[in-house]
Amino acid sequence: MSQLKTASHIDNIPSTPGKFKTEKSPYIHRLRIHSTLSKLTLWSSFFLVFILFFFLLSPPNSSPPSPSSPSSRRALGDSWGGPDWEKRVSKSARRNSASGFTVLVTGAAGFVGTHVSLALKRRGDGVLGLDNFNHYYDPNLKRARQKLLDRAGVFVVEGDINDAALLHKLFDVVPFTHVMHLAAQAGVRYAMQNPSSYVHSNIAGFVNLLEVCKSANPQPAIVWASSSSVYGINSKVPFSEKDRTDQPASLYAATKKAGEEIAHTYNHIYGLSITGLRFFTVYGPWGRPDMAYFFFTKDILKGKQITIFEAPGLGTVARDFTYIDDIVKGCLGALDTAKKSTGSGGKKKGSAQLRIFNLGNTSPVPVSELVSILEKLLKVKAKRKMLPMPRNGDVKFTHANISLAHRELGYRPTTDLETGLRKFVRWYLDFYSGSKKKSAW
Ligand SMILES: O=C(O)[C@H]1O[C@H](OP(=O)(O)OP(=O)(O)OC[C@H]2O[C@@H](n3ccc(=O)[nH]c3=O)[C@H](O)[C@@H]2O)[C@H](O)[C@@H](O)[C@H]1O
Repeated sequence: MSQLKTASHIDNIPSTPGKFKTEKSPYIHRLRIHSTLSKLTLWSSFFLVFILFFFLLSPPNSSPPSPSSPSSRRALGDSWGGPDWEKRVSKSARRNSASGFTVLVTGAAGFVGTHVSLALKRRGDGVLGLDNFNHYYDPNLKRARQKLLDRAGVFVVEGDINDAALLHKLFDVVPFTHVMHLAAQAGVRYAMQNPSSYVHSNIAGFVNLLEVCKSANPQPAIVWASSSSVYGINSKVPFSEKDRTDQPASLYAATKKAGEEIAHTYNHIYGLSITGLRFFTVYGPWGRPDMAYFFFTKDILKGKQITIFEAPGLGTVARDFTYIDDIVKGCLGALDTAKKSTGSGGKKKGSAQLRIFNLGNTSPVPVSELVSILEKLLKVKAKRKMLPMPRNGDVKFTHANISLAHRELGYRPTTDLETGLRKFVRWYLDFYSGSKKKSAW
């Protein structure tokens, strides 16, 4: 009812055009035509000015920038691309002799990455670094390592292993013979705070890298960093590559174990030659500030209390601490003995090499003894607090059987913990002695 009423009310409004028909003279008709034309012109002009106004205000290309051009990538915040950048990439990757390698080192501004890159460059291989310079620990230390690499002629490209466009570009510019993949989210205990960073770097990033390597022509041979943590709560000592690795104690360990399985897949399907190295608690100059030997040094010097973990029943917690120079020798041994990948154009042409090695020191040392060595070297008594080992990813001990690495890679560690820590302490005191450096720390 009310709807009908409303409709009749509207019908009575007299000004609605076309409702009332009047007699029209030709003059009036011409006048009307004229006035309609004027209105039309006026509105068209308004419309054109309106369009012109918006055209002038809008940017030349309002579609999302394509990540393939250097300028648009720079607009997106990326710092790579362009002729100068490509020249730096090529120069850094140039090898000294025809028999030398051309190696892409991921995580080059990291602890192991820096040492391996320097060693490769020193012997005449072409080396290009890649690092995302994340803030997991003091980025100033990573920048200092980058300066060191720069002085040695190693250019570190700033970018992430998850950036497929960047990786493809690097392989377009340089036909890498080898990839030394050391970029990872490290740290056993931090996995409880930031689990997704482990999935992002150690799984998604690794897969992304392998995808690019698989389609590269020629395919590179890959050597990458797994971890002693894959042995998890394994109680059989020393840890052999044949032992079970299906009981990880941390998400970090689980992602490294996943990496080993992923490596198998890419070897099996695409013929990529892949070697995994299980590092055992690597320490030394330019080390990682998140590791116990490093922050114990810092805290002992500051007079701060340090916490030493004990296993259940007052048991000793021990690590097979391995000095960085020994690890570097193992990495170079793995690169030197790596066979070529067998695929091309993303297709496997024959079976390819797949290896896994322990790189440890074969002499576990209790953490309390590590602290005693540091006290002696620093000439400062530590304020020790013993605490039961929290259930946050730690394992009670690690101990490497290295006979396989010895046989296949010629790996033979030669640095005992005291000798290695002496070198670390010397570097530490020197690096953090300047007042500027101290404030950055
Ligand atoms: O081999 C690896 O694959 C891993 O090695 C390293 O892990 P971890 O062996 O756990 O080294 P790290 O943290 O230095 O603790 C050393 C010892 O100090 C004990 N520890 C630690 C902290 C503390 O406050 N107190 C303490 O007693 C602690 O219980 C432990 O016994 C790398 O960080 C990791 O990224 C991975 O590479």
